[in-house]
Amino acid sequence: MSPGPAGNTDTRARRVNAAVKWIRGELIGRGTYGRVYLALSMTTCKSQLVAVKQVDSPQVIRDESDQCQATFVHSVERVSKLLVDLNHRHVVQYLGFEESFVDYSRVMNIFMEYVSGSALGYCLREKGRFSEDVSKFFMLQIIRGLRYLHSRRIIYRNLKADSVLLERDGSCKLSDLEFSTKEDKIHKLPFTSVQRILPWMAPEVICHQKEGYSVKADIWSLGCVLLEMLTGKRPWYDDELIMITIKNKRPPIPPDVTLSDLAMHFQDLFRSDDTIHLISCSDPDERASASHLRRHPYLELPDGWRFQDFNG
Ligand SMILES: Nc1ncnc2c1ncn2[C@@H]1O[C@H](COP(=O)(O)OP(=O)(O)OP(=O)(O)O)[C@@H](O)[C@H]1O
Repeated sequence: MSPGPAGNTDTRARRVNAAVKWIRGELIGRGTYGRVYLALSMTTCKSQLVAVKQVDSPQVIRDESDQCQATFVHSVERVSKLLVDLNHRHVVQYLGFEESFVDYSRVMNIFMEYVSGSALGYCLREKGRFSEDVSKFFMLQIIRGLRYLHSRRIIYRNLKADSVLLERDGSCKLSDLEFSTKEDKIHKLPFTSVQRILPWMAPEVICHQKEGYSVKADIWSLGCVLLEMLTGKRPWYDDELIMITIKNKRPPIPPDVTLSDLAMHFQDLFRSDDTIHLISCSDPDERASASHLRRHPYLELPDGWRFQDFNG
């Protein structure tokens, strides 16, 4: 690995699976598949704070959880080259991948740019729903990150408020990209990950995995994230996960939340006449693209607006 500063444009300098000198620091987060640590990475000329996701890589498959873990590691290996080549200010910079042994167990280390704030999902749980302007501010950045991935024909497949990391100044980065795939190489997601992201998944991903799906699947999840920000609740807030799999329609708005006309228009949540198809249209071909949504008047912020806090 050759970390280099975030935003370094020489992507060829970052090598996958190269030997890395680094010191592990405090645990900063836990996900379904691994633990995330702050770390100091040292190259010959400088040291740099990075985040390292450590994922156990089982050598023997004893049960379903080992199976899922092994599938995840396999999927990371498959996309590692794709991820280190990404370079965008709204996408977490992947710096390298390396295997090591911790207490005789094989571990996959995923080196990333360190993002100093919290996950958007965490902020929602802590502060409650965001104001419309704050939601638009985050939405715009998420769309820019998505537009970059989609321009490279990469489907993110993991967009939810918990996967968006915030810097302290409010700038957002898409993270947890290990399930991404090229549009033409769709692989089935491991079962545990499907369960975890089911409420954000587009109907065509839930129902038609074999027939394939496109970057438009992320647009559906984008609509779900906007809904999360505006309502403070996960999509399908009232439903058991199993119920979601049989619904081929858009998630409901909680009765105690009123959205502005433009927000409803943007989400196309209440339309039944099928004249506008923006985010949550169940036909992916008719769903808007990230570039199209970027120009929607709903996302315009008042002149001089600046991010100060989550309700401002
Ligand atoms: N690059 C990073 N910089 C700073 N903190 C990070 C970084 N990546 C992850 N974290 C922290 O670690 C936590 C766990 O991240 P991880 O990507 O493993 O899982 P997740 O997205 O929260 O959950 P899941 O894997 O279940 O989808 C995040 O919520 C965040 O707090």
